[in-house]
Amino acid sequence: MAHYNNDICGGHSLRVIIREDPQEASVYIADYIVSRIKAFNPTEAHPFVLGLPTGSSPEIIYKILVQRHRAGEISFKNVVTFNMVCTPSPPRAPRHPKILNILTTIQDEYVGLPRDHPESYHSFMYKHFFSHVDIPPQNIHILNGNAEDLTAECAAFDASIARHGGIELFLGGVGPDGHIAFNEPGSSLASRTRVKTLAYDTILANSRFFDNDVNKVPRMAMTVGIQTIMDSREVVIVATGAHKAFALQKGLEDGVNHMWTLSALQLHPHPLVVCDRDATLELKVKTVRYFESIESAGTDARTQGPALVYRPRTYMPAPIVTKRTAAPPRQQPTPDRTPVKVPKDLRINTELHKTMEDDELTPDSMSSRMVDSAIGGLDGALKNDLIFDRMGARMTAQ
Ligand SMILES: N[C@@H]1[C@@H](O)[C@H](O)[C@@H](COP(=O)(O)O)O[C@@H]1O
Repeated sequence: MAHYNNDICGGHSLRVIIREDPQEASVYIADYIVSRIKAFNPTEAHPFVLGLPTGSSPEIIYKILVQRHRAGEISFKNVVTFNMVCTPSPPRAPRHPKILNILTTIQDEYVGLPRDHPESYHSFMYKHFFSHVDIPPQNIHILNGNAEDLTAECAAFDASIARHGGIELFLGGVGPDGHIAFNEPGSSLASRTRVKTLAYDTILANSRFFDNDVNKVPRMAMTVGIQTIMDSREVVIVATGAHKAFALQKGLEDGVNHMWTLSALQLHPHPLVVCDRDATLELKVKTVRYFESIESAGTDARTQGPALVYRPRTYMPAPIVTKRTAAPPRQQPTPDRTPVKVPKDLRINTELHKTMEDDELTPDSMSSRMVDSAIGGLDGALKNDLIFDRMGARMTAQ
């Protein structure tokens, strides 16, 4: 069995991995990321640069990554992160009273969030991930929505990515309207980090985090651009739930189109979409079969290499049926019934599929490790207020 380590081999094309539920899809992605970091063998001088998302889909992924870290399987010491999005603070009041009048109205709509707001992206990332792993605070990059000059802040963010040698792996989610990061329908496919006005669909989707009140949802966000994502050496997208099915269909089966910015990944050399069964509901059966057959054929490094290097599989994907025969009586799979011709390395580790223990993740004191606190005062909020899973508990199916 060939092992694929540092290089992404297996052709330049989009790969889709389908798992039964969000838990399984998240385990796949978390192990994939662990595998990629290990294979890269990062050092302080040559860190692994990881792009990270917010949203509810990545929450399980972060939880599994934290578990892997606690089990001593992965360190984030030499990982540098860049977050995709941030919500800017309200615009500053202009001096001229007439303009002030006009903009006061606009300000009411463009509600920004302070950094220590429980739903800010700073809070989200520290609560779900950064506070639980050994990443040095200076390796974390989140756009500063309080910056005096937001345009300059966006440009500095892109410059910082470039200084770090570009992003190795960009993990992202997808909105029900097919957006990636906050690149809403109609975004330029050549865009870089900038301030964007959110689409109504996104405001509606995110209102679940704001007492289901659309008026409380910020109207603007800072976001990496499509081109920023395209410049990453690899992009991994998580899409779970039936409410993502239409976005996936448009993004994977239709042409490249700025109205469904996920579709831009069709032009990327190494995109990987990991979804659950529900998210495939709008795809053609032929499309689903095609991607499943690529995985079971074991010919693609991204779907068959690194994740398996990290953890050998312990059971087999269902063999492809080549001719119709009467269905055999259903039997429980056991190790002795595993077909002998399949290499051992291709088996899935059932350990990965067991339900995660719902252990509480208590953040440590991040500030004690911080040289120049970028989250000033957030640690206190994390300890007293931000109990893990509170956001999840407030989520309703869309
Ligand atoms: N900016 C974020 C995206 O990065 C995220 O992918 C999307 C989907 O979020 P969820 O995973 O909660 O459905 O939501 C927001 O719009």
